[in-house]
Amino acid sequence: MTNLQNTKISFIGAGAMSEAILSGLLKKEIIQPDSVFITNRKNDDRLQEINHTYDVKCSRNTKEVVKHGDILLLAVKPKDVDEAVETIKPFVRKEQLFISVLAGVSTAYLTYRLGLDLPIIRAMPNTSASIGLSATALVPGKHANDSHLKMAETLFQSIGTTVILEDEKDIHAVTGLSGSGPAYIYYFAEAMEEAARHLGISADKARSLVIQTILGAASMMSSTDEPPSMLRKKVTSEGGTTEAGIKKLEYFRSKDALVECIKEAAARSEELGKLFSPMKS
Ligand SMILES: NC(=O)C1=CN([C@@H]2O[C@H](COP(=O)(O)OP(=O)(O)OC[C@H]3O[C@@H](n4cnc5c(N)ncnc54)[C@H](OP(=O)(O)O)[C@@H]3O)[C@@H](O)[C@H]2O)C=CC1
Ligand SMILES: O=C(O)[C@@H]1CCC=N1
Repeated sequence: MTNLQNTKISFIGAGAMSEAILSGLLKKEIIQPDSVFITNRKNDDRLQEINHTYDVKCSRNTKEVVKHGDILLLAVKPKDVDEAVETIKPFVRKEQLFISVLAGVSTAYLTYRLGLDLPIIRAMPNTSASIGLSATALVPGKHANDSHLKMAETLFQSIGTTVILEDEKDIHAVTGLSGSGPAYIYYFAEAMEEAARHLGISADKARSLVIQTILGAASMMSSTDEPPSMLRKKVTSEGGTTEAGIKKLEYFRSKDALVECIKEAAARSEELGKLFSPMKS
């Protein structure tokens, strides 16, 4: 497998996603702090915080940052993509591998904006990258070959699992499912904690029980071939407590709500994609 030990990475954007990827890579010692450069738009405090926490190089000198990287990892909000690409464009070289984690923004759009046929990999990770547990989907752009894809795969496999998509359009679904996914689980955890509060359980006890319950259920799913419906059945005694609880979820059509939630997030990704179409520019 490709080794990233001598690979230099430049992060364009120093927000939640850059930090999740960066901290995951450093924790696993996949890269060394001095091989990382990171920049943002204007938040000096944030750059200082990143520098103090991870001991990586931080700079607002775009030329210096962009020239440094064998890999350029773009992690700005989709609305900021044009400005960010315009700023880095003069210093980007064809030999660099460009990885974008932006929701909605296609490789064709980035190629068009960069005005350069450089290899681009579009990735959709999630914030669990920070603890090595991201679920990341990857799709190569037109000018990326197998070795570029392997390099991106190595990077993201070091901070979780990866799937390769054949069709870039499928990344919208993945964004709704696993890119945004951690937020749904946190929402669910919030509800469990709120219920515990109503039922008089102390906050710290509730937190501990909720975490272990989610962790245990996820681990069960990964350690058996049984589908979630079967695992659920094993928890549900006839006439028992789970059945009573699930009946309430069904009364509120909770499964439909979750299905619609994921579809809506995927639709939003598609909608963002239309805003960033090479045809429209
Ligand atoms: N958060 C998540 O769970 C996930 C996010 N993503 C994608 O990752 C991308 C980043 O999201 P996230 O990290 O949450 O966003 P944040 O708002 O946390 O961070 C955005 C960063 O981009 C910087 N930035 C903005 N404009 C420029 C510019 N012109 N040049 C350089 N840096 C710039 C900001 O700097 P400053 O603060 O100085 O303005 C900030 O550091 C998004 O496109 C999102 O779709 C993908 C998967 C999961
Ligand atoms: O909410 C968002 O738009 C980003 C993309 C996936 C997760 N967060």
